Amino acid sequence: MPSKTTAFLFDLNGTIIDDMAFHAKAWYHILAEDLGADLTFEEVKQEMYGKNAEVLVRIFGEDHFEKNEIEELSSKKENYYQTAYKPHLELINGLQDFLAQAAAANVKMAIASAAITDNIGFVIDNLNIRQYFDALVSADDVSTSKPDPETFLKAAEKLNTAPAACIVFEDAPKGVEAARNAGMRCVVITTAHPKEDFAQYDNVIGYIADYTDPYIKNFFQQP
Ligand SMILES: O=P(O)(O)OC[C@H]1O[C@@H](O)[C@H](O)[C@@H](O)[C@@H]1O
Repeated sequence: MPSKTTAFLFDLNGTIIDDMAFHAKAWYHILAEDLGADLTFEEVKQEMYGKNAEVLVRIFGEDHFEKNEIEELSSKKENYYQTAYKPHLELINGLQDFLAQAAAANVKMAIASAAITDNIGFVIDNLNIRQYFDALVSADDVSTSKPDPETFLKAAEKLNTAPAACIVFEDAPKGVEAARNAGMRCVVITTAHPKEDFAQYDNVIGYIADYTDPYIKNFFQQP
């Protein structure tokens, strides 16, 4: 285990489940097809980080929507996403064993995500992994989402663990940036972005394709 590690903070989308393509399709449906934003599919992929309200404000500007319209658009997007992704819902390879090993080693664990609370429940209850997590932090618990450090700092606080003792698992550059802003090391899972997209971040301690990777399996080997 990397030195002084006592907690793992998991991002959700792209890190617990390989679902970022489904978020991209749901966002493209809302932004370009329903709302007529002049964005390509690739541009939508670049913009879809942070909370749903932050995505909408980034694209349409501060005063474009009323608060209730933002909430409606956000639930419409999650409805598209959950309906399309549900038949494919599965943990990333090796994660079930990794969570069990971490729990047996007394590593505290949290989910720290830009997703709404309902999406976190959709994943961890359908996949029966809620019992592994001592804390959950969603979009609904923070005022500003990733790349702001609030999501990860709140998760560390809930686990009563110092940022330097946390390892974040992330798949998105903006998530790695949030971890860096929180003073945390990061393992990158390359489900949605290649290694090159993280070159600028000095808090990355390793890259994995999934949770069978020897790099993290070795975390639990005795020295
Ligand atoms: O922080 P996480 O778990 O990767 O979640 C990120 C995604 O969460 C989704 O709910 C948002 O709609 C996406 O725009 C965002 O990219």
